[in-house]
Amino acid sequence: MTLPRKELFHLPEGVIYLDGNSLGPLPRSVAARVAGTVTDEWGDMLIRGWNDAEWADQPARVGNRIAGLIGAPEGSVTMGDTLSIKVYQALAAALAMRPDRRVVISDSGNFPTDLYMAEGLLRTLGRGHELRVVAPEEVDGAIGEEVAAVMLTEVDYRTGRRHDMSAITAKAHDAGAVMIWDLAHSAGAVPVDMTASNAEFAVGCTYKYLNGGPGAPAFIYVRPDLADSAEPALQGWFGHEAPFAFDIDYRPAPGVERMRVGTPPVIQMTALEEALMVWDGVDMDEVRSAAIALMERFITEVEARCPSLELASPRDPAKRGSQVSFRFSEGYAAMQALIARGVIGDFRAPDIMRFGFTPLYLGEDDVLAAVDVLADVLGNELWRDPAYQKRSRVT
Ligand SMILES: Cc1ncc(COP(=O)(O)O)c(C=O)c1O
Ligand SMILES: Nc1c(O)cccc1C(=O)C[C@H](N)C(=O)O
Repeated sequence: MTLPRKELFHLPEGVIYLDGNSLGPLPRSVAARVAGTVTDEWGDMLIRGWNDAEWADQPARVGNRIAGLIGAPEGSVTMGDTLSIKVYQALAAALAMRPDRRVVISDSGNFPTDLYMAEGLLRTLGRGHELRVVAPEEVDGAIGEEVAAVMLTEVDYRTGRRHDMSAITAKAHDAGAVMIWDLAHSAGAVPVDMTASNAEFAVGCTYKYLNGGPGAPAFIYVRPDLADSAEPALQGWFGHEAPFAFDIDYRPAPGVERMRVGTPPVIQMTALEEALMVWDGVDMDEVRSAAIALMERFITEVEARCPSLELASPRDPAKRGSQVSFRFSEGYAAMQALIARGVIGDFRAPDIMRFGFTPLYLGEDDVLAAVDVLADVLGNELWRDPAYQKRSRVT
């Protein structure tokens, strides 16, 4: 039994943290490791840190750790930039693989930035591409012979609904399309097997279930048989075969490293590298079954004690990621009332109260204590306090 690992995390006294699906908490060892990088490496090594502290190899090294968590082989994942950029790169490379096709399929459950990036890319290409955004349940029927790429987020950020990765990838491939998965809400949350899925590309962020901290670098996976031919649209020097040859001609690096763009964020990457230590020896299947047990308990208790909430997530845990969402018309104020009492979840417009379940640091006691507070907030209509109506800039 490897779970839970609560002692590895800094969790403020009196807080029950149910928002690790948006920003993971701080693993305790990160602060000292980052401080060491700042003073011993940046401070003392100065420019020599690129070689002596191996900063230049960090994206590949950290990529290998992520690969282990998403069922991908060594050397198939690299790190850097934000997820929005990685979405752009994956889609651009996918479209270059299908030059005669013009349609991209995505769904309305996708996170908006993925759709925005796709729209911008298609406009820039100026070759008449069309982004077709269908309802999540209509994706299967929308994949036809005209489709160049299918680009989906496996787990819906609002409802937690989970696509069938293997089935949709197989459908895309039957139609001759390239498959791109956004694993933002999957990596570290559910078992993922990139190799078995056979998808060409995957991307994801590391500040949610992987606890890399706000602004942590994103990852990109390219299927190994394609990594030497995928065409990077953002031809940055760190994706060059020989960045320090300073050639004026661009030659992509071999393998997935060509998907790097510019200078890696060393301090943030170090925070992530250290944060990934909490996964040492952890079995994702064990994490998954513990998360399901917590979610099932939460749903049962909430439905029994909070009749004004309506389950927005799939009831079948197999069709859900690691979060549970409930609809409530006053969900924003109710969430503020919860947060004021130390139970931190979040709210997504128009009426979704989201709760993330991460068994590395959450147990059944936390779930039951959180439901006590939720029942109090709803049963006694504590959310009516005007202080809870004021909207923050970031929710
Ligand atoms: C599916 C998905 N894609 C992209 C993003 C954000 O991308 P970025 O890291 O570029 O802000 C998020 C969450 O922030 C997300 O949930
Ligand atoms: N990336 C975020 C940010 O910079 C600020 C606030 C929230 C986020 C998030 O990650 C939101 C998240 N993707 C979501 O599922 O809503």
